[in-house]
Amino acid sequence: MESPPAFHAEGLTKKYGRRRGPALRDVDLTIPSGRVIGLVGPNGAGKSTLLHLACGLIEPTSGSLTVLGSRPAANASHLARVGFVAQNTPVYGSFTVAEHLRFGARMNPAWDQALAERRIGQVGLNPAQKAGQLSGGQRAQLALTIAAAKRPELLILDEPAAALDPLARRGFLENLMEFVRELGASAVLSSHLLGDIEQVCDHLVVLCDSRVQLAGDTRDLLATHARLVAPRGELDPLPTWVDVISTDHHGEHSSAVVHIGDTSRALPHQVRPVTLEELVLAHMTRAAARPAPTGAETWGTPR
Ligand SMILES: Nc1ncnc2c1ncn2[C@@H]1O[C@H](COP(=O)(O)OP(=O)(O)OP(=O)(O)O)[C@@H](O)[C@H]1O
Repeated sequence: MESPPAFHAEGLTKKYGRRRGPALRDVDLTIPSGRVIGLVGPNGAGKSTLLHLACGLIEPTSGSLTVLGSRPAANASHLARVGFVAQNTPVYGSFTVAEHLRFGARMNPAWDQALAERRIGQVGLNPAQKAGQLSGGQRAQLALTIAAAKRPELLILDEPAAALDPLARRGFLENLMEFVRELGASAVLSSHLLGDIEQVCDHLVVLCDSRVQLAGDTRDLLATHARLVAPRGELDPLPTWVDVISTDHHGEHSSAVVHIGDTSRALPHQVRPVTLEELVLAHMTRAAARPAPTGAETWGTPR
């Protein structure tokens, strides 16, 4: 039997107060299981809100959401299927590392003590050290270990590597990939670090201004976008099957990041592949230039 999507939202809306605009607005989004999903977008776009809804920490204002086929945090067994590492990687300051593991073991039926101890050893954490004395990076490692030792089917990580130095970040991401492989899990990772997303994610969601701007398989998205380069001011007119996402002008040249509706046809101008960073920045630029939203929309393909 085919496994349910890791995440499925229809018309998902979250408002934090009656006077504020929605933090998420009518989001339709399906993410298949078994993927590592990068969630990116500007500050305040709604990324943490989406992840908190997925963990069941907050309730939607309207619309529906299932995670691994069930309502988030519907019951204890569903809670055990999802591991969450919050943005500031909270730990109990007065608990030692070993006490965190004992607590994790008591709270989680599928707890894998061997995995937890092996990982604590690998990252050089002292089991007797109080968590309050750990550095930001060490706390992130402890939080990831606890989330993974639950042996979840879905790992949700909200900017987990933000506090890590570049070397520690690389190690953290490698560990994350190892966990995902070892557990056969899906993972959602929110980050402003596009290099990290590029390194580990095979699926991308760009959230801007409370809405999904772009979502899909990273390779497909890269294959259906391109950068066109032309002498300054000579990009227009482009065929109708080319959707211009953003343009810029440097010195003698104009260039445009475009979505290609028909990849079998030849493109005008000089064509270059886009990088993940160019793709994300182009869609964020387009969203920032767009007037404030008014109604319900559906997403899944570039718009
Ligand atoms: N608990 C809350 N109460 C009221 N408003 C909130 C709350 N949490 C988030 N918001 C608002 O919801 C919007 C989306 O916030 P959210 O934290 O989801 O964004 P984000 O994309 O994770 O941002 P960042 O990249 O800065 O972490 C923001 O306007 C924020 O002010």
